[in-house]
Amino acid sequence: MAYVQDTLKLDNGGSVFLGLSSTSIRVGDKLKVTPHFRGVAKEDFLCNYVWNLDGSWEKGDFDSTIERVGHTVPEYTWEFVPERPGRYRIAVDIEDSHGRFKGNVERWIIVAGKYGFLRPPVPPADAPTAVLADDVSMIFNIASEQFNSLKEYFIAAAKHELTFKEFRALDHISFEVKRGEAFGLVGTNGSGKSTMLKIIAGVLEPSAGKVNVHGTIAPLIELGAGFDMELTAKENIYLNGALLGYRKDFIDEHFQDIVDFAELDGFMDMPLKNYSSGMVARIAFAIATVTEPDILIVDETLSVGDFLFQQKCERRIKELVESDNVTVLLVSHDISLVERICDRVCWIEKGHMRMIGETDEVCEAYRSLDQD
Ligand SMILES: Nc1ncnc2c1ncn2[C@@H]1O[C@H](COP(=O)(O)OP(=O)(O)OP(=O)(O)O)[C@@H](O)[C@H]1O
Repeated sequence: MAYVQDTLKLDNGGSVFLGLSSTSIRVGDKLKVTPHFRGVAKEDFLCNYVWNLDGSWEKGDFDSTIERVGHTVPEYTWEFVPERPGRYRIAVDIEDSHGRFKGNVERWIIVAGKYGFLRPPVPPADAPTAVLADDVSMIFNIASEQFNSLKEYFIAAAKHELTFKEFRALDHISFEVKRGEAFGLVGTNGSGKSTMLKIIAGVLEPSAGKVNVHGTIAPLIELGAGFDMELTAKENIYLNGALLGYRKDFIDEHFQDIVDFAELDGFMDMPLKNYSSGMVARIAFAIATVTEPDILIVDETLSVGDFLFQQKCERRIKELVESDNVTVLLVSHDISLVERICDRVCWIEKGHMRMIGETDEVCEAYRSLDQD
């Protein structure tokens, strides 16, 4: 690994060199930091730091004075193993015995995710809009009484005895998602996330407000949506592909890619009703991402896949996000997945917009919900 050096000249004529084993590593990799000192006065102290660009200290013992250093200074090599992707400042400060800052040397490093992925910067404010949700509300009418059979229901309907109560699943939700952005929706069970995604996908019509969508959508919303369980997997690939707007010759051409990605060779002539939920998710994800849709919507569908397939899907989603062309809307209860993938996050709670902003900030607030 190439060593990158940086130098600080101290006013007493001494100098500090900061050597890093790399300026770009992945989460979990070790970064070796080697400060070299010359002519640092006896009473000087050395402090080393790792500072995350988002303003928080990374966990570790680095924010303390580690040793009094003498005139002939040995080398202090220490290691930093980042837990989160991001941009980090690796710094060494020199202070005198009164804690007065004498100078420092620092370097920036980029820490990519486990799969070599760094969340791309949030698109600029003037980037084109992919999805605009404007004051969206959704009201469901729920029957006030419970009916034990369809017959009872129709009798009540014929007698005009059906009464409904309104349930507001979404209450005046507004947000804008830029093209190329990875946007997450979080919230506790029943908060309205899937309802929001369904409105964006055009599956549901909002009761009030409107949603503008620019581009083609590949919605992975409900497991089995767009599939006919009686048909074979092969027939379903053609059916679902057609629903996503792919021509038959396009599917012919990409059929094997879909089967390979889903790793379901040998199961293509089996009716989908005999598939496990994870197998259905595999097929659905493989079809939706065989090309680059303008907007990929991923609800919890992936959670039924095994961990290997989840990792594979995550890699594919990241490739799409990195391409800068695909807008990803992700709903997940796996907050670390949201943190790894999304640029911005909207937290919806009981139908209300609780918070919207940068991923780390919103996820941290959401995580602290259990302390409320
Ligand atoms: N078709 C419907 N008719 C009546 N109520 C509905 C309907 N669809 C959703 N709801 C209600 O709207 C609320 C929001 O549901 P939604 O599925 O959007 O929540 P969610 O945040 O995705 O939840 P989860 O995290 O559990 O998947 C829930 O209380 C749900 O019961």
